[in-house]
Amino acid sequence: MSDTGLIVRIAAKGDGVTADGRHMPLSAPGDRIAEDGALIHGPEHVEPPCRHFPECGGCQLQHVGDDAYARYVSDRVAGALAGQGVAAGTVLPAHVSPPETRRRASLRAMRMGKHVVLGFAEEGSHRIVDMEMCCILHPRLFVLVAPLRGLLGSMIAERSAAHVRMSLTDQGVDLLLEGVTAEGLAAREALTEFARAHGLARLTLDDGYGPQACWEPEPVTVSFGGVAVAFPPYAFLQATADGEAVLADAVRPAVEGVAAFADLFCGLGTFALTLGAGKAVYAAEAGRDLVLALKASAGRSGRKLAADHRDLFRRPLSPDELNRFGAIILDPPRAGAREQAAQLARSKVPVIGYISCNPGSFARDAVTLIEGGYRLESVKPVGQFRWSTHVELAGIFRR
Ligand SMILES: C[S@@+](CC[C@H](N)C(=O)[O-])C[C@H]1O[C@@H](n2cnc3c(N)ncnc32)[C@H](O)[C@@H]1O
Repeated sequence: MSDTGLIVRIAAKGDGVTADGRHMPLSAPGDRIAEDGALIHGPEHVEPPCRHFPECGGCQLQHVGDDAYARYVSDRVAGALAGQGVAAGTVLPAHVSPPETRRRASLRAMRMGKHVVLGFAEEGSHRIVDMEMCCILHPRLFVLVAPLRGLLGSMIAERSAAHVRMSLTDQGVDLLLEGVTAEGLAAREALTEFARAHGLARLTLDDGYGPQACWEPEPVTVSFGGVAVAFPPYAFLQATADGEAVLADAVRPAVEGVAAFADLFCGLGTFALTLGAGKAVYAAEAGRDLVLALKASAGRSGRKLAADHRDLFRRPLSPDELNRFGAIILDPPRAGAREQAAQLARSKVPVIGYISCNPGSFARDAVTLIEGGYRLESVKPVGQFRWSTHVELAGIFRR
């Protein structure tokens, strides 16, 4: 057989691709497309660990072995940089989060007659795959799936969709139920009994008229660098604890020996607090509830931290503001930080630690920074969303 049908890599959206550019869904590097179109599995094609794969929308690449998946994570980063003509000094080995470590998830629920279907939504459709097992969710989240079906049976209208959003916090699981109606005393008692029986940290109900707390025996927090921050229901949290630690470690060299740094797009202060002990930190973020939570906890902890409610797309820090800091950390949303990168390119800041959830917008912003005189010293590819096509990274730029 010729090598023309050999799958040589995985494309960004998860299809295997041959050297001559043919795409094959659900194939792995080393597989072959036979002349009749059948797929012959190679040594890196593995048995998917979950019985719901590939119908469930949670994972796209469970049929790919661990080494091939780590290469995919690295290649996504290297490919995005090469596509923009960006050279990185060092591409560090990819980190991939282990199975069953995802500490934050948004599931869909729908009632079909007496049964509540609960799971991730199937890729590209509104069909929900009823989850009986899950290889990515933290067991403390997964253990709630079956009991939630029972609870929600009388609280969701027939065929109307609801969302179950779960986060693992310092106090346990924080549960936000959206599109769920609990009318009357019995329904309210069922909710609090559920929260008590399952040791929830908090249960919040949003029936379409805004979130109402139903259960929160003690204030719910997440901790960064030993500082507990009040956690708004389903606020942003890095997807896994190990992923968060790897991203922080990857940009740590940027703030070493620096007296003052800024953390832009800071969320609840993940990097500001993890990296900021003993330093003066300015943290900026557009989410008002996140900024207020960070401000209050930093004040109580005695950290030297100023938290600013600021839209960094419309009002990025100017070169004069940036030049007050020895380093800048930034972690923008998927769109990247086009406006802030343009200001950084005109600044004199010696070092930038850029964390990104989108290799494409990172590479675009890298071009701006390099044109402004920075060099990309290192990048660390991170697969926090194991078995998915969602790839993250952290890079260090110096001038
Ligand atoms: C990928 S999250 C990172 C949050 C934080 N660094 C962390 O690791 O937990 C991106 C953050 O950017 C914030 N954000 C989105 N658009 C923004 C804007 N225009 N200006 C400032 N912050 C924004 C979001 O609210 C979110 O907290």
